[in-house]
Amino acid sequence: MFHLSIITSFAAAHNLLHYQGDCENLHGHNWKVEVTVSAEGLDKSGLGIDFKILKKHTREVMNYLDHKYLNDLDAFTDISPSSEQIARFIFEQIEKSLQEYEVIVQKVTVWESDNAYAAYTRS
Ligand SMILES: Nc1nc2c(c(=O)[nH]1)N=C([C@H](O)[C@H](O)COP(=O)(O)OP(=O)(O)OP(=O)(O)O)CN2
Ligand SMILES: [Zn+2]
Repeated sequence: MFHLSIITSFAAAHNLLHYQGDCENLHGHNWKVEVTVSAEGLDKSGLGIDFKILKKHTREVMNYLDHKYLNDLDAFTDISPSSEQIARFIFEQIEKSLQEYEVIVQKVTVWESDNAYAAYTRS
């Protein structure tokens, strides 16, 4: 089994819902995002999936999030836009967009700072 990862980032504002403390107020982060997929086999070029394809599909999700107030997005209607929820959203979007490829999305990790991150996997 091969595991392939790409790392990207987006900047956005949010506030946590049902949270008592600083983070209930509007503030922002530069979130770092790592997407990991697995591939059982390789194509004739020796690739599990071209990083360019993985980056392109991830970029589309980043464009949806970048420089937005996350609480206003349809993806987070009535959902507190925590790093956990963001990781799950990115995972599900990329999983949908990579359906035609022979890879499985394994994990999406979202860092809201250098020392705090949340990750989402299917199990
Ligand atoms: N499990 C989670 N916990 C928290 C999340 C989250 O997404 N998942 N998010 C927040 C807030 O967004 C907040 O912005 C966190 O920022 P942070 O810099 O970590 O908070 P502090 O400045 O208070 O960090 P300290 O290291 O404690 O000074 C909160 N929790
Ligand atoms: Zn925050």
